[in-house]
Amino acid sequence: MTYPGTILKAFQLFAKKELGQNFLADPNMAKHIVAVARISSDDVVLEIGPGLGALTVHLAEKAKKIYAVEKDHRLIQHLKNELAAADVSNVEVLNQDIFRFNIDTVASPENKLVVLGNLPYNISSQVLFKLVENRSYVSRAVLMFQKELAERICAPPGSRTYGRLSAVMQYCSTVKILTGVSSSLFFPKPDVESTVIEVDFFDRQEISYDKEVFLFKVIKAAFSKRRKTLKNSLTGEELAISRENVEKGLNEANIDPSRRAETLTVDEFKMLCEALYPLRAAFKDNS
Ligand SMILES: C[S@@+](CC[C@H](N)C(=O)[O-])C[C@H]1O[C@@H](n2cnc3c(N)ncnc32)[C@H](O)[C@@H]1O
Repeated sequence: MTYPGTILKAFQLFAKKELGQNFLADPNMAKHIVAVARISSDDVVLEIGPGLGALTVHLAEKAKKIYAVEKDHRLIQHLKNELAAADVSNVEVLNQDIFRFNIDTVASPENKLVVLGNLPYNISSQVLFKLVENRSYVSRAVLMFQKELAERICAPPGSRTYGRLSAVMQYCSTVKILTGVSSSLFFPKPDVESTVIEVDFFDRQEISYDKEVFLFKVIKAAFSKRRKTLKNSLTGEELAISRENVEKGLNEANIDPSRRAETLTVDEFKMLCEALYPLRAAFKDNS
């Protein structure tokens, strides 16, 4: 692997901040991340943002096939050169924005992908929501995030950092922290520390698609005013449910209306969703 700073300098490229371009510059850490990701020779991997190939070359040694989706066209030829130099032939480089990429073109519910990526910090949550939506095509994901975000995703109910993303992710997957990555291992060096987590999606889809959309709205509304009690945070425009019905739903779900969102387990959110679903006046999808 060529040191990222060397490639950037030689071709008079600059790292784009808006694309979160902090390249991993330590081959040992790249190997370690691929090792803790437990990639096997049966795995087809979707790598989001391969950049200059720091992870890709090591992934290629383990995986059956890799689709490497990179938005920045300036990097594509350099990435291909790095892969050729490492004698890699099982990587398909796709110059695309991950948000315009249709996962179902490279996977099916019978042939699910493993997703891996050192993600730009500014699109981390959006990528997670895209994966949740597409989880019938994704068995698990190994993703590098800003340390604080990774901790939030894995936080248990009742903790200070438990929030919307924790509840949504823990509803549909098992999440766990795999390893920390020091900011000194990147070029350019970011201001924050990083953490790699694993998201292991459940096979089962417990509730219907419509109810799941509603569940995510309930979670969003509950956390949008996290200091308020549930009877207050759930009443309003977002869910189109009257205060009277919110209280009725909370009672039916056996949840004290004066509790706050951060104390609710995922199972309690599910029970609340079941109780509120028939009580919504006019359910519109305006998420
Ligand atoms: C933090 S860098 C990681 C690069 C490389 N994986 C590494 O570890 O060195 C993030 C990469 O994601 C790419 N990227 C940013 N936004 C993207 C998007 N919407 N779709 C695909 N790639 C994107 C950036 O150009 C950059 O190469």
